[in-house]
Amino acid sequence: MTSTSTTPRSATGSVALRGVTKVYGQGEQAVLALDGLSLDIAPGEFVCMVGASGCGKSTLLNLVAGLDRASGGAIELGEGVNPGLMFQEPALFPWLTVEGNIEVPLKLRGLPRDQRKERVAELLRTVHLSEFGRKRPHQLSGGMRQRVALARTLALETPVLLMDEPFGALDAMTRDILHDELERIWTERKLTVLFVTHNVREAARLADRIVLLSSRPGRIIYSTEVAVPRPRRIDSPEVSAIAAEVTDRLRKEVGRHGQ
Ligand SMILES: Nc1ncnc2c1ncn2[C@@H]1O[C@H](COP(=O)(O)OP(=O)(O)OP(=O)(O)O)[C@@H](O)[C@H]1O
Repeated sequence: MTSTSTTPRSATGSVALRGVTKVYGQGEQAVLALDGLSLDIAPGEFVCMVGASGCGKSTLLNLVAGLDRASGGAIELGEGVNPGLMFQEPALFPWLTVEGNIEVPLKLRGLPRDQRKERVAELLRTVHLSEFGRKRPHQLSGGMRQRVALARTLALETPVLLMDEPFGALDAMTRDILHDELERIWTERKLTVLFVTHNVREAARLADRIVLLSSRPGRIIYSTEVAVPRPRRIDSPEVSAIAAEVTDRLRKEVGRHGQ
């Protein structure tokens, strides 16, 4: 088995996966989670990844984020790029204010105090939370907490955003609003986004391209460009038609594995 490299050779903002394999455990206990997965994401592209439960979506994001090492293949990011990662749970520090939470990555990056204050104020404006900087996470709604998590990720100044079901725990209305916000921020900042979701409609609402992973071991079995003009509505006939097509493929894949 070859060892993996995260090679800084690609253009800033691009993500290239070359035959990425992940095996958990050893011997009879070994679980092949990803099997030679290849995917090229262009700078500024929004890719949504869908697949049955346990197909390896989170595993893949963890590998791209550098939180775990692949068992084989290569992951190529632009020089010096450390992707930002967002989860379903906002994972905020409960003892810090909203401002304090957003400031953490700026402190870690060694920004002086006055610059940090300016950046925090700008990020609060970006996620429309300027009035809430002094609040603590428990004083906010679920949607607001995810906005804080997004601002904290943006504070990393990274061109690549990895999102693991970030809106999965929110009600439909809040999710809808956050789709608009994320789309605006993605456009303004020219980000590259790899977004994992179980929600096929959400994928069709947001993505330039949807990729479908097979049931374990994860491999890309289907990919479709979403040529619906933006801004989109999640309940529009065009978005619904794409969602229906992807759901159909997903059903066949899940059915094939008797899940
Ligand atoms: N640390 C681990 N040790 C052993 N097996 C693991 C480990 N982490 C994940 N797996 C297995 O690898 C496979 C892929 O898991 P992963 O969490 O990446 O899937 P997923 O597609 O994100 O699932 P879900 O959609 O349910 O969140 C699963 O079969 C899981 O049980």
